Amino acid sequence: MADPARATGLAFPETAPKGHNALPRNPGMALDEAWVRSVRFNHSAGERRVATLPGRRTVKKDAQAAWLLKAVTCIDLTTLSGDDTPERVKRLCAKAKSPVRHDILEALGMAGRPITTGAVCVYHRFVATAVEALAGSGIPVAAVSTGFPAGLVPHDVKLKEIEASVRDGAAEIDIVITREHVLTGNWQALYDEMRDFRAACGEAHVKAILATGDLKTLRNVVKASLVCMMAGADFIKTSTGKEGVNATLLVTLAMLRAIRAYHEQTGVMVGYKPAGGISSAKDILNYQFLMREELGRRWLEPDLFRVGASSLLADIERQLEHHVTGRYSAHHRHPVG
Ligand SMILES: O=C[C@H](O)COP(=O)(O)O
Repeated sequence: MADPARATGLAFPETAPKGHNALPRNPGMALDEAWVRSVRFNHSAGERRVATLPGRRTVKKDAQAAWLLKAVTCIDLTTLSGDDTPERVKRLCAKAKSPVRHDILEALGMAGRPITTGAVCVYHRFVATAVEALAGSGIPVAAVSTGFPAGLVPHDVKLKEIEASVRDGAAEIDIVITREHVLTGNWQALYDEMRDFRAACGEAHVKAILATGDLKTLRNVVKASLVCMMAGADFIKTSTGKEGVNATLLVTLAMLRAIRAYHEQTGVMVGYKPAGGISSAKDILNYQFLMREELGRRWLEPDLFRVGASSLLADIERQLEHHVTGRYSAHHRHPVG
């Protein structure tokens, strides 16, 4: 089987992850309301752009296996359920450390490479459990915070929650914004809130969850993306996974255009995390292609691209198994968590 790296030009890690995102933080900038108010998003052109993507961009065989393996390294392996337990979180962490079976990696010429997921993502209650279970692996723990998923607890409680997760060892904090600020066009309030969240995170990298399914228009999505980046978000993330509509390719296009505009203006690279409902290998390939086309190859690395998903890994492993053995196995043979 061809070397996946050579087949695609994708880079794979030689050494274990470092336990934290080594990319320089986004320092943010002053709120530029004129810029925010001036943004537009052409909905129908955007729809046309993403509609043609699946047909235009397919990769086959070795190249597809390489792209899927790359996707594994970008997964924030997630459990965010009311019935989560320490045992479930420990199982998830074991899967994060060894996301693809050894025989599959061997057949792909990747045995011995430290292939892990990008992070494990849990509620605050399970941060310490995950940190302990992942000790020595270098895999960061991400905590969802600020009254996830609705974000309607008092502001000072949100800041305390972030601080508690950082104290327990979370290296990444996924905050939720107050949707009301976007729906009422109160950009100063959104900026101030995000600034406070970033400060409470200390050294932990902060991902801003916009809950795009709640924001009514794609123009609002672009505006909220810009304001969060101006306030220092290191990543912008689509969804909690709990809104009526979660990640889509169209909303991704809108957010990637905002990341591109912010990069052109400031030189700062902000990461992107689609989340919610991404469960098939075919889906994630489309997100990767859109990332590459809109932002370039550099944005395919786990320090700039994560996908928040609870069941995607099982399908990727199934597709990789099919690639190396020619057979599909049942989903239940690839349990996650
Ligand atoms: O941030 C991650 C999402 O909550 C995961 O959503 P999912 O369970 O639909 O994959």
